[in-house]
Amino acid sequence: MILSSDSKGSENLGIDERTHLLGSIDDSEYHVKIDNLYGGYDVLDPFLKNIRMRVKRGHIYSLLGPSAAGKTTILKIILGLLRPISGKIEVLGNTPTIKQGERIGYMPQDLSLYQELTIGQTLYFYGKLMGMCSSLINKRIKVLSETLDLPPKKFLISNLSGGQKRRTSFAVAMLHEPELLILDEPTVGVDPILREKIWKYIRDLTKKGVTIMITTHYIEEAIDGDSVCFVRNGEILDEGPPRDLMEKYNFGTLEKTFCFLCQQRDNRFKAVDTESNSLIETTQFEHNNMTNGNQNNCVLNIGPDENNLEELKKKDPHQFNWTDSENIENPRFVSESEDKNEHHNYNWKKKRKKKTKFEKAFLSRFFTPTKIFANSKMKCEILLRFPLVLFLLIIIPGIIVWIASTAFAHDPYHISFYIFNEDEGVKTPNVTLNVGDEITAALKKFQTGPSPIFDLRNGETQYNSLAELWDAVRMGDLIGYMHIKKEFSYASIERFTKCSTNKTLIEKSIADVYLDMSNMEIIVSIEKALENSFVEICAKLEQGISTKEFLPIDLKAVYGTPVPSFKTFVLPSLIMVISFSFALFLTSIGVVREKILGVIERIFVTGTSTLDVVLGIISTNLLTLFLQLGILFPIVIYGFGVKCEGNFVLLVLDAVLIAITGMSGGLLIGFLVGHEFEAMVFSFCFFFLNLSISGGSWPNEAQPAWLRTISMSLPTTHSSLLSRSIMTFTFKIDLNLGILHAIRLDVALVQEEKKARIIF
Ligand SMILES: Nc1ncnc2c1ncn2[C@@H]1O[C@H](COP(=O)(O)OP(=O)(O)OP(=O)(O)O)[C@@H](O)[C@H]1O
Repeated sequence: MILSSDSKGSENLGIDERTHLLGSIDDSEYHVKIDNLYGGYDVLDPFLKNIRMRVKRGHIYSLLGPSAAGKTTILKIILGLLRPISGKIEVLGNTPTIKQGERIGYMPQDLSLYQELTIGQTLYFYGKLMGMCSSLINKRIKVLSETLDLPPKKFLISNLSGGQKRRTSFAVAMLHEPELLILDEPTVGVDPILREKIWKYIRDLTKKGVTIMITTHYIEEAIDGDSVCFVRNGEILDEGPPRDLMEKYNFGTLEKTFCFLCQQRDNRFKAVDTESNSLIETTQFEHNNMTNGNQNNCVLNIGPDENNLEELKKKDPHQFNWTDSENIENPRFVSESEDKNEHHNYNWKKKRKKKTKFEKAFLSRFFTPTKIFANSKMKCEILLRFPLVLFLLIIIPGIIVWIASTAFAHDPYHISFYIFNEDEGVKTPNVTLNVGDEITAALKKFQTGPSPIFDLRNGETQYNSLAELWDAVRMGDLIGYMHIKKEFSYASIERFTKCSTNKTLIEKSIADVYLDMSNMEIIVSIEKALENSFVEICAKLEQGISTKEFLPIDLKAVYGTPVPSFKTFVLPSLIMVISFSFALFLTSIGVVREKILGVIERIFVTGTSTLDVVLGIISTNLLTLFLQLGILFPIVIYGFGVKCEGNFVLLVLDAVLIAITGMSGGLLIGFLVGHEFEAMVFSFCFFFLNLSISGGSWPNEAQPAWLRTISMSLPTTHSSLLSRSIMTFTFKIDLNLGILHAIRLDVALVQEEKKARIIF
């Protein structure tokens, strides 16, 4: 049964009887008062024109009108979701803002429910947003489940029937026993039995002093309301008790009354078109009732023509300055309703939870911890609904980094290379030497990775001429080959021991290397290997040739290791790009989804601030991030030996900050786009942009100036540089002493050595 026990029979009560039950309701006591209101989505062309409305406390006020009449727009202004362009409005004694959300219940036209939550989780979430304590929420869930005949609370919203979903949405609006209940077409698409149940329930609520504003397409159901307001094309045609209106225009049904008012309105427009475009504020019209022959003189209050809005503003500027901050803070209507609520048998002031010290404090004006926690908990519950997705979400960054670490772990090896050695060597009583063979042997075993860099094909395939080798490189069988000439040993010894400058001799001491230069990274590795092998041979030969003479450069590491690895360059950056991109992707998709479901507006109506929602998103995403980092860092540091030489806490902080930046980007994308697909495309674009130009895969120094400017404006570029510095710097910074410590060291070094500087 829908009706609660004390509500039986209340649906049969008339307005006066209900008013009596409520106690002393003064006629001047209105929960909603609107005068001369202009509003809509276009500031220059307001859709709502000259709206005047009086909604009495404890009454049912029905807004009637065809589709796109402006009913929802009026409700949004009352809820504080939309600012009026001009005019006066007072809701529950105050200028409407979403901060009044705890006193207002709102059931949007769309269901606006998270499909992945259960009924219980949904009601608990909204209860927390409305400042209720857990025990009270549970009590109310029990009462509402019985009253509204809801399925068990563990049922998922997505598994409910259309009617059950609508009743759940209704329960959310009713959960905190609001003073003003705003229902936007609660009966649309609902079967007649459920429609009757909803009306019975709301009639019962008015007995407790709850004011109901309801919009509907079904004109005849509004006959049960206390007041009805006909809306069309953003204007109010007339308002009043339904039976009074029918009597006033002498029609037997509300439908006929509404049609008549619409006809009169259209006729007035025609008259304006043909006669003049002058301002018409009040139109007197005569209605000759054809059915009974009565003649009634009716006054239809019609607002100013929208074209004359500017003219009106000039005439009466005070009427249009509602957007001034002064007026927003001090509404023109003096609130009486607060005190008068005391007379009700439904005392909302006592029901309101007392504010904690924190809530009274300055910061609480911006955010409320319980609301942040509720938002975060709700998001975690949704994530837990998809365990596989959650699992993948946590381990995928780890897998990407693991694959990347494996791929970048070593320099290239097993490069197909051939040594065409024609060196005849030198044979003297003192020395027997073939430098060509020495080079071949050195290159064969030279390695910086798990295997020798060169896969020397000399043993497998025999190439008999330089022409054959040239063709082999062109056909892709070899990456390259080296030609060591006949007198290489002799020429080399002559050149280096006797410092000969003979041109022919120098030419003979040079080994020509032919390479497929299309693969730049491999070429760099080959060059490095050849260079190192030659240095090694020279040191070994003990022919009086020192390493320095052969290669007069000696590289020493200030930061990093003497043999640099690509993984130390790419992995820190990859971690930051992943942290940024995942946060961006998850946040943007989440926000767009909430927008599409319509839950964002519903959340705001509960008085939840934007900061509460944003901090809820950030805290949930940070939780996911920490789980991701918990897998990712051990893989990089322990699995692949990329040591963090600097302060690890700073490294984590860097990842957290870049993730928060990603979330901010995600919020921006989420608010700008209207579809999940768009959010996905934007997120992917950002991911690839960051991956390619943030200096992670190739140094920023290689970019042209214009691209470097773009790159330097990307947050991931700075984060990548910082993470690489932290991981390779031997300089350790104590987080507690922080920058002070760094400055002190810097000053000390500059003073003592006059040249060393540590720039952090
Ligand atoms: N977000 C929006 N941005 C711009 N215009 C809008 C927006 N929402 C509604 N409108 C326009 O405002 C006008 C009034 O719409 P509103 O939703 O108030 O009508 P309604 O009477 O509630 O209709 P329905 O009964 O079909 O829900 C329509 O012309 C609509 O196109």
